[in-house]
Amino acid sequence: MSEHAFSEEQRAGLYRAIHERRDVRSQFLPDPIAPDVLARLLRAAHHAPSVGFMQPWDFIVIDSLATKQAMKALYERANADAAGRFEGERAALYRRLKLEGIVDSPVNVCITCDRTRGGPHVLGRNTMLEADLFSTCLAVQNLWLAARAEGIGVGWVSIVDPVELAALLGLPDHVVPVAYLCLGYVSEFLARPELETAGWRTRLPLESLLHGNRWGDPLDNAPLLDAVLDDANGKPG
Ligand SMILES: Cc1cc2c(cc1C)N(C[C@H](O)[C@H](O)[C@H](O)COP(=O)(O)O)c1[nH]c(=O)[nH]c(=O)c1N2
Repeated sequence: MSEHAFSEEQRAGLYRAIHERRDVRSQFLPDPIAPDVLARLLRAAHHAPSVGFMQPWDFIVIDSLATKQAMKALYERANADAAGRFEGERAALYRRLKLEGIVDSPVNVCITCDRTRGGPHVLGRNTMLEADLFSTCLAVQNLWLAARAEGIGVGWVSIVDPVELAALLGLPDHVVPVAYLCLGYVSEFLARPELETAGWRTRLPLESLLHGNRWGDPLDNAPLLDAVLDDANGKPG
């Protein structure tokens, strides 16, 4: 064990946040989130890594019922369209899923990406132009994990037309809405993803996602991976 490792208890806390984080839509309580708690979540998000230290994110904090209702209307339109893309049993199951908690949650936060921040040449973004969007997603994940540790649920709503969302929030052209998040205390954190419980999709076995050296290489060509698999055996996910 490295001298730089966290204590066993601290590591357990970190892994607990990772494994017990949930996308929350159905369990929100109306209890408000105190400003100092929300500030901790936003600070966690702001400490995400970013390409060229670009920090391309902004955080739009929404607690106006009128704005939430307008977002919910955008969601409903996009969701009706999405539902029409499935057929038969799958379409019926899709329509039973609850896929947002926009109005039920006390606070919504839209995390955006300013694609011009830091000027036209961002260190590390010459070849992978989406690296600023990836960075913004890491801010989302930091917030999501910190929220779990605080006992706060987060639900990501991507079922919305981004152009309509940008107009609703008054975003300038160079600012992209990456994540529309619903935040609030919850009645419970479910043990498994709601989509899994509903029979939509199950977690893939980690073994099925591991490759040795090149895509499709047999794993016995990769002793390190063999050992990883031995360790993963019998553990969930
Ligand atoms: C980019 C992105 C976008 C969305 C999501 C996630 C991510 C990463 N998820 C949540 C998603 O369904 C959920 O993460 C998975 O089902 C796994 O469940 P847990 O997050 O582990 O509870 C999500 N959920 C939902 O109900 N409505 C939505 O619009 C979206 N959109």
